[in-house]
Amino acid sequence: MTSPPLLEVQDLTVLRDNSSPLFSNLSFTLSEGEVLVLRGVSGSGKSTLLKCIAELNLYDKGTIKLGGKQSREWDIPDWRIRVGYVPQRPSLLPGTPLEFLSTIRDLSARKRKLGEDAQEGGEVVDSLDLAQDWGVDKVLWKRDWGTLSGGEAQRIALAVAVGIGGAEVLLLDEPTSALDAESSEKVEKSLLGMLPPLRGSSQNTKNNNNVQRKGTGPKALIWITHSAEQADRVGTRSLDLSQH
Ligand SMILES: Nc1ncnc2c1ncn2[C@@H]1O[C@H](COP(=O)(O)OP(=O)(O)OP(=O)(O)O)[C@@H](O)[C@H]1O
Repeated sequence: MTSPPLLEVQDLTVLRDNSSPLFSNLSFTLSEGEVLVLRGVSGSGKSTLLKCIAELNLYDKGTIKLGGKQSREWDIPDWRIRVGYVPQRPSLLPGTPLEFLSTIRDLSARKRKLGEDAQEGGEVVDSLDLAQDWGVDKVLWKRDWGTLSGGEAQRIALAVAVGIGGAEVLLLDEPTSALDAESSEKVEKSLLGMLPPLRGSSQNTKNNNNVQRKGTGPKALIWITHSAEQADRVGTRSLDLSQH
């Protein structure tokens, strides 16, 4: 028997306030090692789709499964640990990144999942070290989110999402939109390097960006970007929501 896809979205439909569809009957699967790039004009529903997959947004029809099990059969905290959403504007969060990290570290759903991963030999990256590798000084973690620059807040939010561990799929909403080209490519390479090798790929340990994959982070990514160049660099596949 073949194993179910890592993530499966079936017939997903979201209606706008006026009942016309934002997107309808959207179906796709995501396998281990994949980076699905989401494209589409502003307002085509890219962020809404990510929030639906994270079960943060209601949808009108459809099902979402992780490892063959429907989202609604999971406890929501368990789902949200496995399917991590990194918002476009983390600076709207209250308090400091350090407080945010400590709240998330205490979640029982996270501890349960990390317990399972430890049995599978999982590895957790330190968020502060990771953000430092991306050029974010550790002192910034003690400042309120609202006082950080867009690029600082973005890198910290990403480092939290990766470092808390447990995410099988990370949903990235324009994760480098506030970064300069050099910082952006550094973050891209680091995120791609944490993925496992692409299943069924002839280049088993590299993706199309020639990044050595270590498999120490999430198993797959869905990545919104408005940049065609970034889509080329990071994507193994793309989906254009303007066409749905
Ligand atoms: N909470 C909400 N209530 C009502 N309408 C919403 C809500 N959130 C989003 N929308 C609307 O849904 C549509 C899709 O928004 P969404 O943010 O998903 O688009 P997007 O493709 O991510 O856009 P962008 O590229 O500009 O970030 C927009 O028309 C938006 O105004």
